[in-house]
Amino acid sequence: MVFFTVMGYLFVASVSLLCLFCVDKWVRRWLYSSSELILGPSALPVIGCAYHFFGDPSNVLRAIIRTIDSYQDIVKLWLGYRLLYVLKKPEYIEKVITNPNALNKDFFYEPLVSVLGDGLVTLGGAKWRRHRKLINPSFNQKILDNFVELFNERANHLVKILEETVGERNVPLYDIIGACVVDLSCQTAMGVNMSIGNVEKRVGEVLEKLNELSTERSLKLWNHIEVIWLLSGKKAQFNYYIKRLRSIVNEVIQKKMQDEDLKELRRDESVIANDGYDSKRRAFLDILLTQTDLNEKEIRDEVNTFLVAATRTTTNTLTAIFTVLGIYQDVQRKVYQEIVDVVGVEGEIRPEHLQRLEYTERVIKETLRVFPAVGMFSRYVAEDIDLGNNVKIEKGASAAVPVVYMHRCDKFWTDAMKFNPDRFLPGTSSRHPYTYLPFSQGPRNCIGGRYVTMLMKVVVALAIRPLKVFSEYKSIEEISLKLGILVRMTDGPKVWFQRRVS
Ligand code: HEM
Repeated sequence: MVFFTVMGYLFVASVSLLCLFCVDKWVRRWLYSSSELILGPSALPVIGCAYHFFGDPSNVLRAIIRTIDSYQDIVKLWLGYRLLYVLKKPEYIEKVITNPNALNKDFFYEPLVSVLGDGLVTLGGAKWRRHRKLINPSFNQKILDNFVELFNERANHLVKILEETVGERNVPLYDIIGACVVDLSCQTAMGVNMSIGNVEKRVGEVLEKLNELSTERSLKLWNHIEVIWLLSGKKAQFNYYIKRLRSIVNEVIQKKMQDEDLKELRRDESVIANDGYDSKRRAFLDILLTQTDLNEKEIRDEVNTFLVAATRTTTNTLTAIFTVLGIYQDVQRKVYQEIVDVVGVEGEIRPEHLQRLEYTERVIKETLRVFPAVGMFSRYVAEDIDLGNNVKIEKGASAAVPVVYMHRCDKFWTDAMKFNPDRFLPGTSSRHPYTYLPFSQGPRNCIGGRYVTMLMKVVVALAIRPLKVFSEYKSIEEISLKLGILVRMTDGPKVWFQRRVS
């Protein structure tokens, strides 16, 4: 009896799926017919090409790169009923990500919305434009220069922790740097001192878990089925960590609301009415909380977004920088020499030093090339986009930029897997600017790009002056990467520190 009931349900489910499939084929027939002109891996009904990318996250990344590599400038992927074009030609990438009809994010960002809320990363349309315009001034150079003192203070704190690891192998750098970066982001972008209550550790743990669970959901197709996600217990875990993240965000906002400077700013109507830059507006959170036209949820979602967007990306990149310095001792020697030449053997790093740390900046750029924290991003195409050469992306499709592929492709970079900071010497390359996209490009580029480059320079300079870093890896080719919401090393960083003897 039970057998016949189950078979009955299965039959009804299969027929419903088939009907949905046929209706979709008819309703979006223009998408199906025009996409036939572009090549891509074979797609099965219902699941599309997803079966090419099953496995653990490091295999998935390898499979994606292999697949993309075997096609020409644009690759068609059917993911379930969704159509995604992967762009490999920098000219195509430029046309799409600067196009006003491709400014909104696509289905890949759905799991992210539950983590970030409706903040700058996930918002689209007029709302995104309004928030971006509002937040942009808080990342101007004058404000960033004011942060350098705090960068020094917190980086010195990090150096002390790293000094305590001397003698240990396999230092847990992701955790140590992660805590320092959360602390720094709260103090600078948010203008809140959160070092009490262990916030850094709590945020680190929560973000790690959310990243793991979001990756599980995005990459394993069966987890998209709500009932499977629920029964596996993962949905409950996901909701638990989201709740914890929300409570940390509330703590940050509460703490900020007690800030006397902020209370003064909120009382001062002239400052609120003034659109221009005011020196009292130190942090982006000051601006958000003095805006009368943002409601409580909008503010909470932006704080959430910044806490997530600013921290894991920076942690992964700084960890990668220390790892490459550990592998390439000659590069580390040059970084050390530059710091001593520009800043001296001791003393703080000031804003004017930062511009002169040119080699260190090239090392950061080259690290972001081989280890881009954001391995891929994508957009929803709201109107047809003509890419030239008879190639068109139809409205309703998505377009993805495979950053990690572009950055490691021999077609664009001589000896792509060789770590060579001098590729970024001015005037040495004629490559298309859209082959290098660690912070994306165009109107939806990373708002924190300049901020984080300054921060990373201070951290690297202050750590490399008293300490030498070493790595078990012999080359970057040995380091396997895994794909999640962000890209990170599968088992790295395998580094340790020694005190520098002058
Ligand atoms: C090394 C560190 C970082 C990297 C590699 C990075 C990379 C990126 C990339 C590639 C995007 C575009 C994502 C997309 O289109 O989906 C982005 C967007 C964004 N990033 Fe970053 N980011 C970093 C640090 C930061 C920091 C420190 C902040 C804040 C202080 C930040 C805030 C944002 C925001 C708000 C957006 C969305 C911008 C918009 O759509 O208007 N990021 N980032």
